[in-house]
Amino acid sequence: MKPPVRVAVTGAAGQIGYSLLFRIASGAMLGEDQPVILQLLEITPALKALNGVVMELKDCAFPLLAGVVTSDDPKVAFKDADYALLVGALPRKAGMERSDLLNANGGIFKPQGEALSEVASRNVKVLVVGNPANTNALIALSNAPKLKPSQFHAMVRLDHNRAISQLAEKTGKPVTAIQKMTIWGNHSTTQFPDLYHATVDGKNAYELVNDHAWYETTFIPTVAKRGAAIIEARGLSSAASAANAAIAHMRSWALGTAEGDWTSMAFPSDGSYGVPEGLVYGFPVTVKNGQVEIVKGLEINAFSRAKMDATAKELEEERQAVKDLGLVK
Ligand SMILES: NC(=O)C1=CN([C@@H]2O[C@H](COP(=O)(O)OP(=O)(O)OC[C@H]3O[C@@H](n4cnc5c(N)ncnc54)[C@H](O)[C@@H]3O)[C@@H](O)[C@H]2O)C=CC1
Ligand SMILES: O=C([O-])CC(=O)C(=O)O
Repeated sequence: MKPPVRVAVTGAAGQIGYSLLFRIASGAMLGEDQPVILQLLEITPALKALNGVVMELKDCAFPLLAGVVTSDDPKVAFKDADYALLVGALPRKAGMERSDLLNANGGIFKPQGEALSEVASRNVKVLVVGNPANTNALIALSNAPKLKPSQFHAMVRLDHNRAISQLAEKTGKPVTAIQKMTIWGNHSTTQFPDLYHATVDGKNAYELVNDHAWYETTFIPTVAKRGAAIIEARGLSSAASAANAAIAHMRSWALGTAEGDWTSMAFPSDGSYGVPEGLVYGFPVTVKNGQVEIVKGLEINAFSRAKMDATAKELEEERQAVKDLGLVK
């Protein structure tokens, strides 16, 4: 057996937490040979509910669960953490955009960035799920001077999986036939799900579908507005699919992407593809031995360029808004 690793999860008594913790403890995230110690953060009034979740975790008798810590103090929950999933934040309600949550949620990520910087493992991998995820990740990394900005990711994997599922339905193929999907930019309605480089059974997806109107007016908005459609239908924002995407993101980061395929992750831009440096932006990536590399050399046509610039512009506006709030210098 490998020695256990420490996995911190914030908002652990929330909706996503309830779908997430049991799968982490079962080995779905880091592999079935990797014991984990869960370090769970909640606000003080939610500690009682969190205790109930911990009772249920224990009742599963997971062989890989090597310990559970609960706290309302980020310095306790993040101590020596190898992985941190920052989920704890308000979800939006019907009629809101995710960026409307910046005022309420932005303030959570400054002290959490500071605490990670002080007490987490120097190699910690941080995934921000709480919305607006990209800009919350920017806040966290901007307040973590002792960690590298590249250690902070935001989640666009749910959008990535939604795009795969929609394309599979359209083409009548199984999801396993689809590779090289990309979500560029923000986890918001300006995101750009890119079919120009995706493949279905090895064939170019855009050419196979051969219907630009469907791509532009059905596929892109369906993927980009799926979160709102779920809130409308369920009365609550997506939780099980969000937890599943967080598991998949971390698994790819820890264990690598499949040969010949890539995935989508958002992290601080290095200027690739003309994306302004420092914006936490979704890119196509491969991962090998924990090293995340942006897929290089993809041809970007005028349609894609306009979409990629629009989502970057929105992220620049969000960056300015959190500068104005004093959360980022
Ligand atoms: N990036 C993505 O693709 C997705 C992101 N989300 C976002 O994830 C977040 C969580 O969603 P749900 O679990 O449905 O919400 P929820 O309201 O069910 O749970 C959030 C939990 O966070 C806790 N919390 C609040 N402030 C905290 C703090 N400072 N430290 C620790 N815990 C804190 C709350 O007490 C609550 O238990 C929301 O912001 C939601 O919009 C949801 C779906 C997908
Ligand atoms: O839409 C929301 O507010 C929750 C979320 O991020 C998603 O489901 O993609």
